[in-house]
Amino acid sequence: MPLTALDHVVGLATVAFAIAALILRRRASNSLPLPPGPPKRFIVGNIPDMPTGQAWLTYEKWAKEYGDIVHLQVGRQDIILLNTYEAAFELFERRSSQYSDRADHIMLNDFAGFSWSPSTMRYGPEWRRHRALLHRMFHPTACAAYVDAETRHARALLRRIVRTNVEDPMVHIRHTVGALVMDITYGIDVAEINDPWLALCDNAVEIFSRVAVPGAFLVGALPFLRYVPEWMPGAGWKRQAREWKTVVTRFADAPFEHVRDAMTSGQTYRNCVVSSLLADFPAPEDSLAVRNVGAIIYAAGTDTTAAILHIFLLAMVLNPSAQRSAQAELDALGRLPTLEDRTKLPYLNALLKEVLRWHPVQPLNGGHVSTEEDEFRGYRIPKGTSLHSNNWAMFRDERVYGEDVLAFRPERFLVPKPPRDANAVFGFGRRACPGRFLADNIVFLFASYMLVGFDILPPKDGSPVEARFRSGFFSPPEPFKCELKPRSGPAVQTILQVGAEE
Ligand code: HEM
Repeated sequence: MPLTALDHVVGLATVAFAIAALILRRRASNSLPLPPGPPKRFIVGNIPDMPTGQAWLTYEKWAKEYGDIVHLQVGRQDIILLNTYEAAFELFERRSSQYSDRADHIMLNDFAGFSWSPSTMRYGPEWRRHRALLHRMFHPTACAAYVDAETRHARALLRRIVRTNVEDPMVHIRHTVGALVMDITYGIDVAEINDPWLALCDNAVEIFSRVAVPGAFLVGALPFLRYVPEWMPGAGWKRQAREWKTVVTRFADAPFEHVRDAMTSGQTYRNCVVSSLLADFPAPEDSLAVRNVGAIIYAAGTDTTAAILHIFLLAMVLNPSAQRSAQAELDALGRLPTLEDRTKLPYLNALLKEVLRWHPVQPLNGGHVSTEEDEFRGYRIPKGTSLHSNNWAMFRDERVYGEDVLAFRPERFLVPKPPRDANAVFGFGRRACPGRFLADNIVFLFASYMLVGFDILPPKDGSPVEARFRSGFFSPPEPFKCELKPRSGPAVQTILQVGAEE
């Protein structure tokens, strides 16, 4: 139907109104106060208040003291913590065009060699190009392509556990997630022990976790230090960064070149994320983005996914009745589950939601930086503020989850009107984790296979298992011992068959 003159007038009036509202919001915001927060000291602001260990407890305390939105000032940097889902959703999702930038990570990008990483790239066309490639390979339907590999590796995990009977199965879980990611991304099979690919990749990921910790390097707060010559006393960080950069660059280049060279020289290669993207985007100017996407899958996807499985394992040791309920549901299937079975497994689904909520693997999400001055709930948000969703406080909100927020209780998600799930752990808006559907499938398959195959028990030596978590950029459990005891009956037969067939 053609547009009438009235439609045009209404359309123009709506646009004019929206622009006027935006201008007014900005004008008004200049005179507004900053959000509340702990008192600031001269020049240093809140630097002395910033927590080191178990930082999430301090952030939660501030949330209780100052409310949904807390302002901190670290040197000259404005930081805002968003303590409720509603606040994070409003800014990161509804106003995502203003809240999708990242901070200038001087140490990470300019010195340690991570400038290729889409996760730390500034908001703009280059980031968008990478993001489109990630979306193409990891949207929910595209993830179906990886299910065979996931199933194969989940079986391999059971075999490894049965064979070695270790006290800390995380060593196998971490290895298997790494092997799966190398398989999906590069079509590379890794060795059972001492694999050089995994050694290189894990080395780079370790460097990332050391450098990404906010405040770990002074040059982040005092950018002029970047000009200090390497030979000067106190500039050891620069020499160290040069070594790190060599490792990080090799990590991004070597597996990518392995696939590209096999393709161009006519050798056989396995279909994988990198080969598909190179085939679909053969132009030389695209291959750098393909290389970067390959590297970020390992860097962003391996430790995170393994950490969720680590939290799952801990929750199972500490909550035997939840474990038994999930096992009973799986046993009723009479075989190892597939992703299609998920609709038949409501308890297991609730249990995995509770794993994400009980201890968020990133208690405080990495920052979204605002690109314009803004107003929110009567407060001013300066341009360049680094905003973080406070997952820990969100997932412990008694108004949402009830009084027993500290308990691990999957049943909270099984009532007719369940509370919101904890998917906020994958972030919000345009920067939300593009690998979340892949991670979700891996966690479901690995966790359900372990539940079918084993009783997950406290360690045989009777030493206590406590819920203690590491501080830092990520927060996996502190290492703990447990026993994975093969279950009797058909489940054990399944494991033995798995062992026999591969
Ligand atoms: C359970 C495992 C995972 C968790 C908890 C997780 C969590 C996150 C979070 C919190 C962010 C930042 C979101 C934000 O800024 O709002 C993120 C970003 C990202 N994740 Fe994941 N992630 C996981 C697995 C993966 C996997 C398997 C991949 C690989 C396909 C991946 C790739 C990325 C990338 C590339 C980004 C950067 C996005 C951007 O800045 O545009 N992640 N992830």
